[in-house]
Amino acid sequence: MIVRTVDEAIKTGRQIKSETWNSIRLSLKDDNMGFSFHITTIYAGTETPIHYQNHLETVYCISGKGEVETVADGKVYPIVPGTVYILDKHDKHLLRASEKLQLACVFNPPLHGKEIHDENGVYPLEAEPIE
Ligand SMILES: CC(=O)NCC[C@H](N)C(=O)O
Repeated sequence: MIVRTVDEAIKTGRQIKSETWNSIRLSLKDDNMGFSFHITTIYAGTETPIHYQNHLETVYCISGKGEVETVADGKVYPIVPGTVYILDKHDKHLLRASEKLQLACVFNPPLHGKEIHDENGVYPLEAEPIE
């Protein structure tokens, strides 16, 4: 069994920071689970364009308030605690936080560790692991 805490993960370099979010990567590819599991904070007042062309992601809202828009059809879905959104079609989307959002995120295939979005909001299939 593998046991980790958020505090340990932050101290051991598992918190990856971007302009509009940070992600504490509690479980990664090298745990051999077939998915990765992260606690993500989206900063209040931000909009993040995302398009996971190489990954599927499920996102559960623990706290905060925001919305997600699917770019293809312009539909906007509110995000409040208890909401899950499931990107089963590699949907290009815009994630907005009106209040700081705390999210639990699962990726398939699992992230290696240091992925951040490229200019199109994509994560590559290969990336540096966290040592
Ligand atoms: C919800 C989302 O995809 N936010 C961006 C960060 C991502 N969750 C990650 O953990 O790398």
